[in-house]
Amino acid sequence: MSAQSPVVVQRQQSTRRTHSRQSSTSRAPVIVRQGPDSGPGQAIATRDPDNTRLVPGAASERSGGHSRQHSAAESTNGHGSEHQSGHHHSSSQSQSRARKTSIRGETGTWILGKTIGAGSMGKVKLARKADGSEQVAVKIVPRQLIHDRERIDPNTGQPYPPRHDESKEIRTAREAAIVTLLDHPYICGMRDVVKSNHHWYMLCEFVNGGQMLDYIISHGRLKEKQARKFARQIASALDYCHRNSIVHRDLKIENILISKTGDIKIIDFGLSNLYAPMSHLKTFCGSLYFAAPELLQAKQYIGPEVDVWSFGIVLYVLVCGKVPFDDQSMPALHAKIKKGVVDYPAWLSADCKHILSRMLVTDPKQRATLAEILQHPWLNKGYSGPPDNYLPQREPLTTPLDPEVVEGMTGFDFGSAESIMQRLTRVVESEEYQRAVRNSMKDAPLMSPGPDKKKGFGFDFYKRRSSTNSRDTLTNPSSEALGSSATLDPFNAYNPLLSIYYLVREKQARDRGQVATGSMPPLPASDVDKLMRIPIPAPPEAAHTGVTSYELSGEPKPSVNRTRPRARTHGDDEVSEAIKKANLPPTPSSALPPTTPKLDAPKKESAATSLLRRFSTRKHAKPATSPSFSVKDTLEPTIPESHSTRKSLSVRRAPAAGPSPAVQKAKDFLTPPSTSDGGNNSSWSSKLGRSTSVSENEWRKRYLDPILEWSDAAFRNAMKEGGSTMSSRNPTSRTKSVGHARRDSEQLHRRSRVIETASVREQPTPERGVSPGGSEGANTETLASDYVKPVYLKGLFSVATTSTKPASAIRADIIRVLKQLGVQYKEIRGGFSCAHSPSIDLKSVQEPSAPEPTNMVTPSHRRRLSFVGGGKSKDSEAEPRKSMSTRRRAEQSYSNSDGSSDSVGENGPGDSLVVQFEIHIVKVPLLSIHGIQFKSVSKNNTWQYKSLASKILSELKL
Ligand SMILES: Nc1ncnc2c1ncn2[C@@H]1O[C@H](COP(=O)(O)OP(=O)(O)OP(=O)(O)O)[C@@H](O)[C@H]1O
Repeated sequence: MSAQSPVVVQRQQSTRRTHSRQSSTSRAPVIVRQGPDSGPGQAIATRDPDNTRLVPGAASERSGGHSRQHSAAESTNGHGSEHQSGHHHSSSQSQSRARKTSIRGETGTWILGKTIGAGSMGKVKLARKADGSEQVAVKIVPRQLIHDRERIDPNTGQPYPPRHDESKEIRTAREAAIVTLLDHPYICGMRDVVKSNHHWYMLCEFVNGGQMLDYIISHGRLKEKQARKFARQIASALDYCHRNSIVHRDLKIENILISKTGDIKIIDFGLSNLYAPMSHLKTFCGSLYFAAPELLQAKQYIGPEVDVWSFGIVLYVLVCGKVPFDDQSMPALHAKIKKGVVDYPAWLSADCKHILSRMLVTDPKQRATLAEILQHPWLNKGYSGPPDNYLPQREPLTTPLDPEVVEGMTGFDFGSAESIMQRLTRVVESEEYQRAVRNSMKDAPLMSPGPDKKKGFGFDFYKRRSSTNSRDTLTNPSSEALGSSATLDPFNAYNPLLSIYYLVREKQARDRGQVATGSMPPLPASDVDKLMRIPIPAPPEAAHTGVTSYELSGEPKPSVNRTRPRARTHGDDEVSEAIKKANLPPTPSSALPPTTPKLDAPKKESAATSLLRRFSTRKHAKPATSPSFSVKDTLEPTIPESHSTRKSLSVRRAPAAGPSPAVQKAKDFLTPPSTSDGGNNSSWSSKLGRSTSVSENEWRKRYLDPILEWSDAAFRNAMKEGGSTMSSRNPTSRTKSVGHARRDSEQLHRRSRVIETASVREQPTPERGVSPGGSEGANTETLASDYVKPVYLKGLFSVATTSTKPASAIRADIIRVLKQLGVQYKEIRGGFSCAHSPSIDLKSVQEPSAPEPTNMVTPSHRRRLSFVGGGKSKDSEAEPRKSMSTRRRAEQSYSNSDGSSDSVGENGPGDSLVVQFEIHIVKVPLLSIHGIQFKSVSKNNTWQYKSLASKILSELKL
């Protein structure tokens, strides 16, 4: 990455609290370097600087198994390090909370800067190389310790010491390993990976143009021409991934960033996996809004087809400014997705409707393949052909295979290099592969490789495999294109082993400077080897029986020999099925994870947090016996599934104390082990958050479990039974808005911090004070701060929405953020009434005509995102003329000081994108802390509401 001038970071998200979530089982290449955080009780200030010294080669030595990797993790001679500033901390918790100022990897020392984002895995910070030559985004993933005090070591009679959350480790490692191999202009590249005792640091290409989501929320839909540009880039990136046997599985608008050049960059491969065309994946993960219907029905899938559906949702959002399936009720949303009835606004061109209608097909067999999409007239309008997938030229593999490349594949847990070599050789020499090669060559035109193409066989295999591949016809359904041996392409997704072989080989060539790299500078050659060489643990069952058995998350088995994580999914099954074609043997038993990583000192907590924790004791995850999934895996080692609970924010209703079974059911439903997403109307309707990415266990909890069939009535009954005051029986209460936005990612961790408050009587709070930033609301400034409601009902609070700040300060913060985000607001008793509309065509609005509340404060500016080429140019396509729609009239009262509008046109009559909601500042009884609550007023636009509320909450940094 080239050096960049300082970038104005538009947002920072609150990351003061440790993120935590339970993720799931998977095996993936585990990362390169580890840094020696000071151990428990070590004072950072006195830490020997040698502790942070890099010791080249250590990572590459960790090839014997996962346990060795962890041993190395405890070593003080790791490869990476994190430097901490601040005061002496006597506990690891304090240390992990201490501000890290720099990290050191083999790519150099990186000075950490401001936080630029946060997700369920952790926060993302800006970092600059010490010599100022480069700037990167660093995804910092805390390494969560699991304290399982119920597991007693029979030898000592004591509970086992805490261990790192293996599944999260593996998911992080997988993301790093996969992304490190990828080289595509529209996929955010990985620069380096450093692992310390407490954190992973993934140094990524810094994408500084903002998030696509922000743009859509702020400005509304795009012109089709602009959307086409992005769609082509998404299609290109997906094509590249799919042809490399990689399925993203979490494609959503939030995971698309805009680069400074106005191109997209896809991020977050945390849920990606390898797939094989003849096999099925079973893990159900991703974000509900963007999830294919077959995922909701727990059907198996090959892989690419779920990305195509998500792509369709993304494209719909781009051209419509909203999601196609939205509802305040989760069951209703669930049903809408499965039904798949899409409303296509009148302003969409016929071609655009058609491409969307081919992607948003509920039957995956009938859904368009990516090949069809790539050739669709809409996608190619104004272009000479389908988008390039940037796949390097590849020739058929022949034996003998390159041992150096094979050595580099060991990190993917395909087994030892020897084993990989044997299996790959078997595949390459198989009649099936040879036939596929012959078929491919038969169809390929003889031509000379271009100057930038690697010389191969004299055939342009690249072209042969390009998006215009004649075999990938428009009529090929996914099942044919991907599930039939007759259509297997020896170069594209033929087998994950082959794909990884190609990718590693290409990566090594890039690192040697033999091939032009994409956007990222190469990792040191040694890194690639190391990255690829660290094996992932295999399930013991696979090692011994050839049968891979994974259970869903649930009760830990009281077995001292349990070395793999409590799998949340049966992901290994997936790829074990997926790569059966390669005839691979089971994973060796040597690749097993450790059971007893270093014990961290107890965490220190603030008084409030401590109280939160005390209040929360009954909110632990309910034990559950997890079903296990078994598949025969006699041929292949497995590539694990990653599973994670991924959600940003949610607002929760308050269950009551003393629950009957029904009430407890509701509570469990509202407080699942790692999510607060409800499955009923009530909870879902008040949920906040960006599109939530979840893994299988989450899917089951949220979308597949019978409990999700609970109706609103059942929920209400449960609440009534529990004596909650939160019901419509008390119209003065804010029962409908009671919910507390919280980061999804933090839910598991914070579940233990949930407050269940006793009913208290409502009383005004004698808060006083005018926030420094509240001048514009001076006439009403006392309203929010003077009337701070205590929580008068049994409530659930998370630290994500609570703060020790005085109400006046919270009020000032809210005003600041609302202005910053261009949200129109007025102060009401105890909070704010807000309205937000995409800034569509504001210039054309002459005079406000719609009546607005007199004290509505107009934001002084709209935040503008860097969006090169974004919409101001004249689109050659005919956009519908603007009419005075309902929404438009509503928008006329919105002003925009800079008058800018990068977006286009408006939506059709009656298709309002205005989001109305309230924010309330509440006082948490018994504690001297305040919280904020969101309440959706609009009945529609749930997705926009969640996204906006999520944004506000993150900006508030409570
Ligand atoms: N390379 C990058 N450049 C700039 N900002 C980034 C980059 N990567 C991530 N971000 C910011 O950080 C946020 C979180 O990143 P990311 O989605 O990778 O985290 P996550 O924990 O995997 O999120 P999720 O909750 O979706 O799992 C992004 O939404 C984005 O705003």
